[in-house]
Amino acid sequence: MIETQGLRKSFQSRNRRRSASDANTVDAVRGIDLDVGVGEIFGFLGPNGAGKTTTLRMLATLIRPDGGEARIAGADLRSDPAGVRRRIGYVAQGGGTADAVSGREELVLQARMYGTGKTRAQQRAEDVVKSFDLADFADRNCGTYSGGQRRRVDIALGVIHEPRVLFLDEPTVGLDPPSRSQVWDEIRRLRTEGMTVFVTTHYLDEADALCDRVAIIDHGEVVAEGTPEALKREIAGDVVLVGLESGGGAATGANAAEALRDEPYLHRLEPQGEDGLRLYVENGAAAIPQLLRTLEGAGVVPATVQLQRPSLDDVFLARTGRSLKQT
Ligand SMILES: Nc1ncnc2c1ncn2[C@@H]1O[C@H](COP(=O)(O)OP(=O)(O)OP(=O)(O)O)[C@@H](O)[C@H]1O
Repeated sequence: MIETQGLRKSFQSRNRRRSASDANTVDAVRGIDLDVGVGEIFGFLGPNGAGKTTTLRMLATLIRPDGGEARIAGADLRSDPAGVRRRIGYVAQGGGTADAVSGREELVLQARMYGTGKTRAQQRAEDVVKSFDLADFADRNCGTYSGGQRRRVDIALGVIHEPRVLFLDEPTVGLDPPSRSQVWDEIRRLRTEGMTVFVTTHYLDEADALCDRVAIIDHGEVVAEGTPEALKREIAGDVVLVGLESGGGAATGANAAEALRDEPYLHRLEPQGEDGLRLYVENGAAAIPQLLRTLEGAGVVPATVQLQRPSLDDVFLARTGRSLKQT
């Protein structure tokens, strides 16, 4: 449904304090290959500035790629951008509702912008108000909505013309947990209706729970792609988080790391701030008693020890050497 080969985009950013010729090139997207199937929820994950929005804006025909190819729902991005626009919905990070207009008015207006006649546009707005459960507030001005209500109207606007593919840029950013889960329920419902949803997010736990497949992007390149399960399986074994007494500072962390470094069960060790260590081990249950003995021998008493299954953040860390949570 979405296929890209070598998609790329650079920006010239000019330093205002210097001369006009003193421009820097930012390679925002450096050759991205994607293949998203019909009816998938595809998650596009990555830290700030990784190139997610730029990719999305290229696919939504809002900016022209510098190179590469893409086909969306059978339409070619370069030769048939109008065909792409007809087949897709796009919901930008900030949404597009105006304060002084009701959600229903926005929906009718949006349907009319796609060339739908007045009566049909009103009917379509009513259908969407029902399916997205917006009736309680659809006739009030958008300026009075909660963040979650506004987001649901934004997504409803994105699907008013019944697109085959929906692009959502960080749809749950800034929402409280109940509103987030409501937005994700809407996205799941769209999938059951056969829509393909391409969604960018920072929230790894959400992506893990809800996306059929994810691509992790860093510095404009895809560094990992697959189902969340398959990606996590690549990280063999368990993760043990060791919290050290706060106040012990870097010295304690360094002592603990030094003591554990050569333990035979340890695959990898990452410091977590000054007061913690993240250990990748073969078998967590077997490793914990051994590592406690080793730490005791080095005079380090852990404040907490937790056993975890690998997360998508561990996948990111393994591919890039950085934690997505710390970027
Ligand atoms: N119009 C522009 N001019 C110059 N640089 C740009 C422009 N748009 C984006 N960039 C740069 O391109 C890179 C990728 O930006 P992009 O917005 O795609 O990242 P992102 O992954 O969506 O980040 P975020 O999660 O913060 O939204 C960043 O370094 C950004 O500063």
